[in-house]
Amino acid sequence: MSTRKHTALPKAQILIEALPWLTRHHGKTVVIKFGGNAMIDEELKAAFAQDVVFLRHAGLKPVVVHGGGPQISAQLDKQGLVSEFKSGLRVTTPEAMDVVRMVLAGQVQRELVGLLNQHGPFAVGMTGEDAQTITATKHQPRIEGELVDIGRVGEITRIDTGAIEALLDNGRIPVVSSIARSEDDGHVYNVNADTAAAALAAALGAETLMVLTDVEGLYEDWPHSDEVISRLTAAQLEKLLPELSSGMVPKMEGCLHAVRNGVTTARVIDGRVQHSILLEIFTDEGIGTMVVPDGQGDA
Ligand SMILES: Nc1ncnc2c1ncn2[C@@H]1O[C@H](COP(=O)(O)OP(=O)(O)O)[C@@H](O)[C@H]1O
Ligand SMILES: CC(=O)N[C@@H](CCC(=O)OP(=O)(O)O)C(=O)O
Repeated sequence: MSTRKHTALPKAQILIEALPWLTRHHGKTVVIKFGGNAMIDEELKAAFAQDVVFLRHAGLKPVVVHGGGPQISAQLDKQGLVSEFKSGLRVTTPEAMDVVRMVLAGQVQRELVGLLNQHGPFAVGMTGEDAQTITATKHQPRIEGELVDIGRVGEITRIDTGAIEALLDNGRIPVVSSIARSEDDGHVYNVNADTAAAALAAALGAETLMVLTDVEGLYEDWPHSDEVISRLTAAQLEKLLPELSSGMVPKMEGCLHAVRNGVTTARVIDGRVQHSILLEIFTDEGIGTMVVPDGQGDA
């Protein structure tokens, strides 16, 4: 004879807690930016892939945009090429651009596609060059009033969502590298992955933009305190932007762009926490920083 204790109840409660969230997010597009700094170890990457496939099975439409900043820096270093950032963007010479493209499209994207496809025939890798998904022009930032040449860094001018939408309609998970082609000069440009993810989320009319990074969220008084801002409106974020420093600038500018262009919420969450995507989407207690459009109450 065998007996069974009622240990299943807490597990069932977790599933029941997810029910309203499953209903709410069903059929919705979620753009997930997986930062290079959050890809710390194999276990985390495998958990990331499980979460994304879980979303797909739960009826959401996940789109992955990946980074790879540290991986690019390591490869440039190996090849004896200098790597410098200005205004949070990599100064990208034509030789460095070849490395950026090889690392993002040939290594990081391939690895993520492989991990996702361990669960079924879901992931299809592409770069912004494919089907003119991301078109860019040369970006020339103004630093202390002067226009500065930072090489092959792209500013997005147009997004064509056709290829991504076709993949989503086909039940696939697009995995996008942040590389764009310019229609002005035909060159290939390096686009910050946060910026690319935000632009895609807005163009796709995504419900959520989720940015996975290597901190708990946006710290209020970084680096002096680790108090995370849990929720802020677009207007509150806009006020805060000039005070932010490099890593967070493209992320928070991206979140602002997204919620000002139809995305319901943009979140910055800790990619070092296993299954942070599921915790954020399907449980009552969200983690990290959530940015909401104006008119949704003060934080
Ligand atoms: N206010 C802030 N709150 C949190 N992190 C910040 C803040 N300002 C700057 N940072 C830095 O931004 C980094 C995240 O950006 P980045 O290094 O570009 O990551 P990713 O590879 O995920 O895009 C953090 O590790 C932290 O060092
Ligand atoms: C123009 C620019 O800076 N592009 C980035 C693209 C990769 C990226 O954004 O990766 P993370 O999200 O991991 O930082 C770079 O070359 O590092």
